[in-house]
Amino acid sequence: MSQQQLRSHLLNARASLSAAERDDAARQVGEHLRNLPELQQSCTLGSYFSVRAELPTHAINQHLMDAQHQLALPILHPILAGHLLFLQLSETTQWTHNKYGIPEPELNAQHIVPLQQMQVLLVPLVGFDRSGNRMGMGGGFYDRTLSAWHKGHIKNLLPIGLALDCQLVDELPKNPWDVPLPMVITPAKTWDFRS
Ligand SMILES: Nc1nc2c(c(=O)[nH]1)N(C=O)[C@@H](CNc1ccc(C(=O)N[C@@H](CCC(=O)O)C(=O)O)cc1)CN2
Ligand SMILES: Nc1ncnc2c1ncn2[C@@H]1O[C@H](COP(=O)(O)OP(=O)(O)OP(=O)(O)O)[C@@H](O)[C@H]1O
Repeated sequence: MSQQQLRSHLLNARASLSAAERDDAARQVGEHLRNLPELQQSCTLGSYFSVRAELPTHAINQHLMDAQHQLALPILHPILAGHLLFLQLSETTQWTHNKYGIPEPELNAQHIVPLQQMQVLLVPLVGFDRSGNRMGMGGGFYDRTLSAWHKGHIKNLLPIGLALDCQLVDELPKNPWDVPLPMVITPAKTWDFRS
């Protein structure tokens, strides 16, 4: 199966769940997340605004903010194509849509949160395998975002993929630019690939 075929196979698997099943999955993922040692004190997290058949992040994000964590969401970089910026959320956040139809905070330079200031980055994915390899939407956004972390330049950051259990495959094809995730949380379990 080509990478593109595998991606559409996984997208179909994800889309076959009902909205209720997805919400239930998000509740379980949220619970695993809240039990993480890294989240026992207030910290700064990068998250994302889920769309379409992704594991819903709305309730998870709300819970994290209610627990006094600082939350930043990605926007497509206005100058550096293929890169993301993360913007801190507040009560006064103004919203817009990016070219993929994904809601994002309006650009405000004062709200930019560099990865160096985050303890946790929640990462969307289309598929992951038993070694933590990740397949995304195909834009390379998170591979670019995580490349400095991968090189060891951002020591205090823990990237965590969020997924449905049907997004697990035995083995993903690996590209040279792919950044494997140290952790993925699904309803069934917290996959820790660090040890
Ligand atoms: N919720 C969420 N936000 C995210 C991501 C994500 O995977 N999920 N991204 C993760 O990287 C980035 C956006 N990446 C994306 C890449 C491709 C498509 C997409 O729908 N592509 C269409 C082609 C659309 C077009 O070219 O205009 C497709 O593949 O059919 C969507 C998002 C940043 N924000
Ligand atoms: N660090 C990087 N520097 C330059 N180009 C990159 C980098 N990472 C990925 N790319 C480019 O991005 C493209 C898409 O990569 P890939 O299909 O692995 O994306 P993905 O991980 O599935 O998507 P996303 O991270 O956006 O969810 C590739 O053509 C690759 O050349």
